[in-house]
Amino acid sequence: MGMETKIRKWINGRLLKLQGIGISQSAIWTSSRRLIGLAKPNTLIASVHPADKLSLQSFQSLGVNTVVKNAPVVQQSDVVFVSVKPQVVPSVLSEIQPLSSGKLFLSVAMGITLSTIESSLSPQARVIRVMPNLPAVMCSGCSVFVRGVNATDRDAEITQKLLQSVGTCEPVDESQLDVVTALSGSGPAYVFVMIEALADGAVHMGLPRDLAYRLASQTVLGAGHMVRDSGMHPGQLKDEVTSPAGSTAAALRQLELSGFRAAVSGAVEQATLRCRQISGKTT
Ligand SMILES: NC(=O)C1=CN([C@@H]2O[C@H](COP(=O)(O)OP(=O)(O)OC[C@H]3O[C@@H](n4cnc5c(N)ncnc54)[C@H](OP(=O)(O)O)[C@@H]3O)[C@@H](O)[C@H]2O)C=CC1
Ligand SMILES: O=C(O)[C@@H]1CCC=N1
Repeated sequence: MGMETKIRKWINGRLLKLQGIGISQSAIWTSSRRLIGLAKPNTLIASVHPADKLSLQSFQSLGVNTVVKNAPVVQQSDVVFVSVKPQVVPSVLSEIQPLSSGKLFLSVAMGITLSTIESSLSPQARVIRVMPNLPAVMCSGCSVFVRGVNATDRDAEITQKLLQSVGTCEPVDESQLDVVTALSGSGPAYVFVMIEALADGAVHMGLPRDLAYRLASQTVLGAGHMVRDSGMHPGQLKDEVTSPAGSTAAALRQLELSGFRAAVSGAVEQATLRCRQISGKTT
């Protein structure tokens, strides 16, 4: 029996009702690739606003049950994804609090702390905070998780298996979660802007746009792959591309003059501060 089959059997035996609340568009795709790979579609249920026709269609095409209220999702579930916006989390938690005893809640909400979630649910609820990212859609995500006070080893194992089926997943301390959110949670957006800017530059210099996007995206993929797997420092890899008096050196000088490094690291700082603001923390 292969590892994947083992994992499916393991999860199917225990997660017969793996379900979510307010699952967003990104989570729909996630469901199609990972959750449905690990549990039967008809054991999943999602709360979806009736006006959200796209989500409804996506869930239905996958064979996932949909309802318009959150209560039935929690009532019928062992594991509940809380994937509404942080500003909506308090009202959703107070709505489902009476139904939350004995359930495992996986919250992906940015900046909403374990203590806030735990104090808003039954003392018998188990909570894990997760920070995934959008490339989970393509099974190339990276996620981290933090266990709440009641979460068991088995809960952590379930969380890790779910998230690892669409990328990487590792435990972190809650004190690191705002920075992780700013780095890998939001990071795909920074990279998308970079890809768009690379392609815009190439189009400006005469390349067709479709070719420019293909080359820009593959360049980012390849460079990421090298940093992850070569064991070399990114600065060393940069030096390998940069021929004396060549074109890369001219480009890098322009990036430094434009404050590229400061802009990117400042983006991570600002995103972290926004997470802290949502958490109500000052540091
Ligand atoms: N987008 C990303 O890449 C990532 C997002 N996250 C986290 O995921 C969460 C969702 O983000 P995102 O998908 O971008 O946001 P969206 O606004 O796209 O999704 C939130 C969903 O919740 C629904 N919703 C709103 N109110 C309620 C309610 N009371 N009960 C049930 N469902 C409700 C919304 O429906 P409607 O639109 O009809 O109001 C919408 O479908 C956030 O907490 C965010 O921090 C974490 C990591 C990455
Ligand atoms: O922008 C946000 O608030 C969320 C958190 C991480 C990615 N998106």
